[in-house]
Amino acid sequence: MKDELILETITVTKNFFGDKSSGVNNVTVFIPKGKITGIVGESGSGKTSLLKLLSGHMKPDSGDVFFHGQPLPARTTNLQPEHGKITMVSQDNADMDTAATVWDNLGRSLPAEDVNYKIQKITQALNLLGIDDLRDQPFGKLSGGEKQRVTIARALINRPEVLMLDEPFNQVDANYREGLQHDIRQIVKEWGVTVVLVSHDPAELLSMADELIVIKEGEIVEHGSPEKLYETPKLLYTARILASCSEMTANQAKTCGIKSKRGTVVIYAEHVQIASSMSMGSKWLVKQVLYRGFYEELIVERNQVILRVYNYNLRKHPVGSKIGIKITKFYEFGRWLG
Ligand SMILES: Nc1ncnc2c1ncn2[C@@H]1O[C@H](COP(=O)(O)OP(=O)(O)OP(=O)(O)O)[C@@H](O)[C@H]1O
Repeated sequence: MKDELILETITVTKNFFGDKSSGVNNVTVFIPKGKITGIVGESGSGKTSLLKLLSGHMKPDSGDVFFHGQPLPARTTNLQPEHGKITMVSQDNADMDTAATVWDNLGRSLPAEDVNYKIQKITQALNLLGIDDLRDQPFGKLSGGEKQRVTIARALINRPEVLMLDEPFNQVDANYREGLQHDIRQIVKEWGVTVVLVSHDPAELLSMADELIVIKEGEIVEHGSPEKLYETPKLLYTARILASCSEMTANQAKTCGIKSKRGTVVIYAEHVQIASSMSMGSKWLVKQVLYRGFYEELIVERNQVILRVYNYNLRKHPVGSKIGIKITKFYEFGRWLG
């Protein structure tokens, strides 16, 4: 069954300097209702611009944005009813009053007249994000993670249909981040709210998103499920963004025992196995050991070819030692595709 669409852009262009060097170009995207769509791309590729176009915060130079199949007016004119159905959370929390309490900040987007309704809505939002204990704290005194919870609670207080999240977990430490990600997934499931998520963190996008849109220099270059894009990326650009990988020319790949006729060979770190005996595989020099907690990421070298390898036998392969490796899978990309 086809997904019902809630938002779409049809050949939308927004250029900041009158040429294609910035902004977004000719972008057509479809946002399915009740799902999490992630937007991924390198810095400056146009992710935030696309989010602003989708939410009506920016007016396109050309092309159309549709919400439930109807043209979405830009917010540069008067606010329209549909604007309340699309809320956006940016990383800076700029529109929060730092001196006011969490309770008062949450109450701002609610009508003042109906006190009981207001109390009910604020209480509901506090419970939803698990921040009831913060209700009397001044917003400015909260930690980065707590601030993000309050900002998201406020964005959800009027039950929007679409929640746009621009790098929402940037300031949040790893433990807190997982809890917040889990809560957002729960809200999506229970409320059927649609989320559009911009993030730099591939792990976050892979675990949270139902669909991913890959943007490069203002153009959509690939889209699909996280599994599809991670496991069978069409573009070198996508593999680079989503995976911890090593990149080499076809000629260099011979050092890894790979025969390739294409321009570039890419090997994900998890597709390199450390051979149990030195007689197996080649002899690679361990140049760096990056400690990652329960595993290490080894940077190994042979004939000036660099490979990233995951090692779960901690401290077994120190810098300067040699290991044998076996490559279980690799990707080939033509030069013109990257
Ligand atoms: N208001 C603006 N005026 C001029 N140029 C802008 C404006 N907003 C964005 N740009 C430019 O448009 C391009 C895309 O910016 P955008 O913020 O959308 O990228 P991004 O992918 O979100 O980047 P990042 O990951 O670094 O946040 C960049 O070159 C940026 O400098």
